[in-house]
Amino acid sequence: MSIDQDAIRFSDVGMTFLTDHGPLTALSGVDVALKRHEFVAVLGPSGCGKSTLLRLTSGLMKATQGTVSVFGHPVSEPRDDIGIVFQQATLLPWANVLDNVTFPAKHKRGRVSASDRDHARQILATCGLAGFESRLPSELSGGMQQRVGIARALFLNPDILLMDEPFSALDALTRDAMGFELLRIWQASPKTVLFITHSIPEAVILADRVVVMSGRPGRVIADMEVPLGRPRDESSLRSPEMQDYMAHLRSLLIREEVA
Ligand SMILES: Nc1ncnc2c1ncn2[C@@H]1O[C@H](COP(=O)(O)OP(=O)(O)OP(=O)(O)O)[C@@H](O)[C@H]1O
Repeated sequence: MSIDQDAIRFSDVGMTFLTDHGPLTALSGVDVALKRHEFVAVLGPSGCGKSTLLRLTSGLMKATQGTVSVFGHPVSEPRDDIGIVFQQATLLPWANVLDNVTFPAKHKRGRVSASDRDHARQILATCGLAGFESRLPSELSGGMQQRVGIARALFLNPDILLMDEPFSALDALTRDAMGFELLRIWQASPKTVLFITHSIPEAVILADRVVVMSGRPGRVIADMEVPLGRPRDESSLRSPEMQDYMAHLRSLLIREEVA
């Protein structure tokens, strides 16, 4: 795998669903590429096809037009080198934290080894969950459950992390803390991240680039580098340059929401 190779490439991607009310085109002519280890946030009005873009990348569904490639190969099925985090952690309610995190091993190999459990304990510690291995999901806060979901996505050490509004169900303080935690994990173990969000500050503080989509059918209307160095903290967004940058994103989104 060459360091210059795109990790994810959408080439003229379109997606039309056949619904009871006729065809519904969710995406049209999407062209965008993510370099290896790049963190890209996607913003866009509700229903513009952001989650669809993520599902196409995961191999859970196939584009009706164009190609989605991962490391140079068209995606045709789910891959072990892609981890996914959804808005809700979708944990197995009857399984404890450790068993939830090792679930990908069970699913893939039919068994969980002692080294799988050690590996899961290490990831849980990285995610701030050391000591909670034997708890059930119902015994955890929403933020902790979401961390378990992230730990599970990291368990197979994926090259690519797909995140669909992963922190949107959390309170504001937990959400900010989780964002910085994610940056710490990403810096310690670099991955290509495709991060969907409705929050401009969240997109800007986390990502290298922000992609803005139009209203349905979703197209890319802006693809902008975030003019901020790293590391970042809460004060990073206060400069006039960043205020202007975010105001520009806001105006693009408002235009699309009312269109
Ligand atoms: N399996 C499906 N069958 C039919 N229509 C679908 C399907 N999945 C998504 N859609 C439609 O495609 C459009 C895009 O949906 P998608 O969930 O990708 O949007 P989104 O940008 O993620 O929305 P939100 O920001 O509200 O989560 C919507 O109109 C949705 O109703």
